[in-house]
Amino acid sequence: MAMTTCNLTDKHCVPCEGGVPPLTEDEVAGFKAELHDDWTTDGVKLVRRFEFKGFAKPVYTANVAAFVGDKEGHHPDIAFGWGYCEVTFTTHAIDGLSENDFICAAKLDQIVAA
Ligand SMILES: C[C@H](O)[C@H](O)[C@H]1CNC2=NC(N)=NC(=O)C2=N1
Repeated sequence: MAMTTCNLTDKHCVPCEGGVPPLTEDEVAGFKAELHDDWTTDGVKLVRRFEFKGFAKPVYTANVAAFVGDKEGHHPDIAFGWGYCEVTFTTHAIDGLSENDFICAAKLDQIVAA
């Protein structure tokens, strides 16, 4: 039976009330490899800065990030302005990164790239 790899975009976030350890550096590296190269992480936050001409696309991107977070119940911090939109995912309940952060980032990549 062929092993199917379950991509992050096929997954959904699970409610996180804390009580689980943050992802290790190796786990972070593994998940990060599934994301667009522009994502950066300090081990606690996962950040992607989108840069565009004008203001319309930053607003659109902020709304898409907000929609993904609301649908998944796992919410980003978003900063945007003329020429940019910066999206940050972190799991506040554990003060670190969880798979939820990478699921949301992958879903955002999928929509914005479309
Ligand atoms: C129960 C539910 O999962 C929590 O309240 C959620 C809500 N959204 C969240 N969003 C983020 N980024 N981190 C959290 O820890 C978090 N917790």
